[in-house]
This record gives sequence, C-alpha cells and structure tokens, in this order.
Amino acid sequence: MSATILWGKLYAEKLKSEARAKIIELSEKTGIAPGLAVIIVGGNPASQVYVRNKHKTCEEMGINSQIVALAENTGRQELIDNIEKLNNDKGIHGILLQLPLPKGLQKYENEFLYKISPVKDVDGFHPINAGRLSIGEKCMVPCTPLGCIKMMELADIPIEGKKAVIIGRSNIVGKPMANLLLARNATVTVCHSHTADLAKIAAEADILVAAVGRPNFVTADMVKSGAVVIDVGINRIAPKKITGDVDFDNVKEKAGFITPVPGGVGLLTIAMLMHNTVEAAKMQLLP
Ligand SMILES: NC(=O)C1=CN([C@@H]2O[C@H](COP(=O)(O)OP(=O)(O)OC[C@H]3O[C@@H](n4cnc5c(N)ncnc54)[C@H](OP(=O)(O)O)[C@@H]3O)[C@@H](O)[C@H]2O)C=CC1
Ligand SMILES: Nc1nc(=O)c2c([nH]1)NC[C@@H]1CN(c3ccc(C(=O)N[C@@H](CCC(=O)O)C(=O)O)cc3)C=[N+]21
Repeated sequence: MSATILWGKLYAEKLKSEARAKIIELSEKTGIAPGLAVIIVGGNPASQVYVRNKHKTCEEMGINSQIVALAENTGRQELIDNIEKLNNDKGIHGILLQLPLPKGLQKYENEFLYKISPVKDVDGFHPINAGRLSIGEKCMVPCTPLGCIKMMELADIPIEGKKAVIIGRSNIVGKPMANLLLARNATVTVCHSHTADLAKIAAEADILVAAVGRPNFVTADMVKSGAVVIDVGINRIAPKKITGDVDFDNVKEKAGFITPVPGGVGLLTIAMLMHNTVEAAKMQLLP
C-alpha cells in the first residue's frame, strides 16, 4: 500500500493562521506588530530565495520584516555591530542570521550566532536556547525540527513509545530533533557518518527522520513497512530542481507516511519562524 503523503502546505497554513490570530491579539493589547530582522551576507542565490520567501510570508502575516543585506566582503566586526544594533532595536523582536555565511566569515559563525540576544533568537541556535531545550525548559526551538513535530502532531501521528531514528546530528536539525522526540517519550537513536550498520538501524524505526544532505540516501530497504518518514533534506540537483534525502518514489510504496520535497517540511520551517517571532514578541512585550 502506498504511504499517506504529508503535504506541508496544509499544515503550514494551519500553523500560520494560529500565529496570525496571536498577532491580532498582541496588537489589540499593545498596539505593536512583531518585527523580524533577517541578516543576509553576500549573494548566495539559494539564501536570497529563502530570505525573499520569509519576507513575503511576514508581509502576509502582519509581521514587520526588515532585511539587512550586507556585502560579501563584510568584516567580522561590521557583522557584530549589525547584530548588536538589532539587539537594541525595540521594534525588532526576532533576529535570524541566514546561513551559510560567505567563506571568510564561516570560522566566526558561532561567535555571531551567540551574539544574538537569546530572547530574539528565533532560530533557537543560541546555547541558552539549545541548553534549555535539552533540559526540557521553555525556549526558542529551531524552526525545522519544531515544524516536523507540529506536522506529526497535527496529523495525529503518535510519538510516545515509538522508536525514532534520526540520520544527521547537526545543531540545527538532528540534535534538536532528538531532544524534541525524547521530550515526547520516543526512544531515540541518532545516526551520523560514523554509524555502523546504519541501514539496519534505520529499518527498525517507527519514525525515520532524514537530515543528511544527500539525494536518495534513504532507500526502501532502509525503511520499515508502515514507518513515518520525514525528509528534511534540501538538495539542489539542477538550477531550479530540489530533492530531499529520501528515494521518494520507492519509499512511498513501503512507508505509512512520507513528506515530499519540495512541498514538505520546508514550508513548516517558515511557518515556525513566524510562530517563533510571535512568541518572541509576546515575551518581550507582555508582562
Ligand atoms: N527543510 C528545511 O527547512 C531545512 C533543510 N535543511 C537540509 O537538511 C539537510 C541537513 O542539514 P544540516 O543538518 O544543516 O546538515 P549538516 O551538513 O550540518 O549535517 C549533516 C549530517 O548528516 C550526517 N551525514 C553526512 N553524510 C552521512 C553519511 N554518509 N552517513 C551518515 N550520516 C551522514 C553528518 O554526519 P557527521 O556529523 O558525522 O558529519 C551530519 O551529522 C541538508 O540537506 C539541508 O539543506 C536544513 C535546514 C532546514
Ligand atoms: N539561520 C538560518 N535559519 C534557517 O532556518 C535556515 C538557514 N539559516 N539557512 C538555510 C536553511 C534552509 N531553510 C529552508 C527554509 C525554507 C524552505 C522551503 O520553503 N522549502 C520549500 C521550497 C523550496 C524551493 O522550492 O526552493 C519546500 O521545501 O517546498 C527550505 C529550507 C532554512 N534554513
């Protein structure tokens, strides 16, 4: 039997309308709309598309969006100054530094991310937020893993007691995903490039999350019959064509649920950015 396809658009629309209701409530209480600043350094074409999409979504939502576009050759201190200016800007409640940074700045990436005020850290990348997530306290949660969880919850997919396997251990996707699933009482295994018998481990998963960055990494033999397969990967295989980490056509014949790429969790990432921006604004504006 063929898997149920989890279309991101449906869930993203629902989550955005929830955020929209909170924006209206906030503006009735305070007269203030949430403000999101996205810093983009250099001209990475994929990043430009994402930043434009984020801006468009903010406009639809009634969030004030500010794009801070800095030159490819921006210096370390200049970027820090820009972050600090936004930290001190009362109209800005969320700050996102678009990754990847240009080559010359990559070695300072963590320094920049850690300069973003934790209350404005809508990506949830600051160690305060990562730490709070790992000990189960309220915090800003990274948008992509949060979107995956919200999608499963809205689709009534049970998590408690399930075997979850995550392929990928980045601070942005894999690790926060592991913490979120653990907090919902899944039994979690995290695989990476040194994992032995990865295919065998994956094939035991009730919930399989692929966040690797390699097209067709997850093949049908690695998937348990009826499993939930969440494909986080975004791989550009032609100038205008993206694909995920999962061999979609074959895996969909075996899985119980599967997310497509494009049209899957990527759309939830943007919806969760809106959610986090509203939550950040509420934290900063309401007593
Ligand atoms: N849909 C969305 O909204 C988003 C999508 N993405 C996409 O998700 C994917 C992952 O992103 P991100 O986590 O940032 O990527 P990273 O490159 O930071 O991490 C990739 C992970 O995959 C592991 N890995 C790589 N090759 C193998 C292999 N052969 N076998 C097992 N594990 C392997 C790495 O292991 P090791 O740690 O050992 O190196 C690493 O943990 C990318 O395609 C990215 O574009 C990312 C963010 C948002
Ligand atoms: N500081 C930071 N935070 C991020 O959250 C962040 C980042 N940097 N750098 C890049 C990655 C990637 N990412 C995506 C956002 C939206 C889609 C998305 O909307 N995808 C759609 C359309 C994709 C398309 O057609 O290009 C889809 O999958 O259907 C995908 C990926 C956020 N990231």
